[in-house]
Amino acid sequence: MTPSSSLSPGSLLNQLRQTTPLVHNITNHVAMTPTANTLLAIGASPLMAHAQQEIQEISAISAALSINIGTLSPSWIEAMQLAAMCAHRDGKPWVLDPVGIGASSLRQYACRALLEYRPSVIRANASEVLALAGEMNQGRGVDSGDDGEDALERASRAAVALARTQNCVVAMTGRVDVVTDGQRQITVQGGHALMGRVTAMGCALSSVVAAFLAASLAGHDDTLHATAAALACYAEAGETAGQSAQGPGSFVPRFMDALYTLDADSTPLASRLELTDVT
Ligand SMILES: Nc1ncnc2c1ncn2[C@@H]1O[C@H](COP(=O)(O)OP(=O)(O)OP(=O)(O)O)[C@@H](O)[C@H]1O
Ligand SMILES: Cc1ncsc1CCO
Ligand SMILES: [Mg+2]
Repeated sequence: MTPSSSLSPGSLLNQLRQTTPLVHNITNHVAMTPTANTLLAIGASPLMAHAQQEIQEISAISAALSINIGTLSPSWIEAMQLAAMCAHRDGKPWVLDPVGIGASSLRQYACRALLEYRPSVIRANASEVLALAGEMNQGRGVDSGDDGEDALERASRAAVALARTQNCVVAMTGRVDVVTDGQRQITVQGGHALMGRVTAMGCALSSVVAAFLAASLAGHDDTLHATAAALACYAEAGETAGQSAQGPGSFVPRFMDALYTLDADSTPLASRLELTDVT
């Protein structure tokens, strides 16, 4: 892909760092601190807030919203709906992370309610995409499962179908990431297997996607490319961290440093991306 365009991952990353978008997160108990740290490392500004009484005020000052259903409670579902309603009403980008949607009917109920407010992006692993697209995937928890070629092909088709039905971008992550708006598809190469051995990497990524969406609104708005840019940065930092990490423990600090030091101008992020039309 052409690295010089204003939609290239490098220029979107520069834009993010120049604008330090405030991202409102309603995320799970596991992911809160890693998500805030990841947003800070890449150059965005995190805010975690889930009390219904403050959602409208927080929404008014935020540039984007990230909602993650990882550790639900009924009062959180109400807060999530209110936040999604505000974002939808105010035309602000928001990302839905349907953690473990196949695992319980409460998660399915919450996602159905939230989809009414039209997320800009659904960021999920293959298992969650299959469940959301209506292809069964019960029995899996929050992890993604089979990542063989056949499974990837089937999940990619489900991602395209989901993007079309929900009229949004779907970012399906795993060994290979696939980003689609139902018409176009961008595959993202890179990352490292250790990313699957650290909890909340995907949760934090969903919020990084929200930050890129906010940054892209400051320039040329294209949800597909902004989402792919977020994933390219993650893939790059993951690969760098994985080169010297000995395991999940040493991977995390290396990953944070790699995000922080990622040079938007000299790193060939765009070469990780392949754009095709969906047939
Ligand atoms: N085997 C792998 N090889 C390369 N990158 C990977 C691999 N597994 C995961 N990743 C990367 O890790 C990041 C998180 O994706 P993943 O699909 O694991 O999210 P997730 O299952 O939602 O995680 P969680 O729910 O634990 O936060 C993505 O950037 C993805 O590309
Ligand atoms: C492990 C786990 N359980 C609920 S949310 C979460 C973080 C990864 O999605
Ligand atoms: Mg997840």
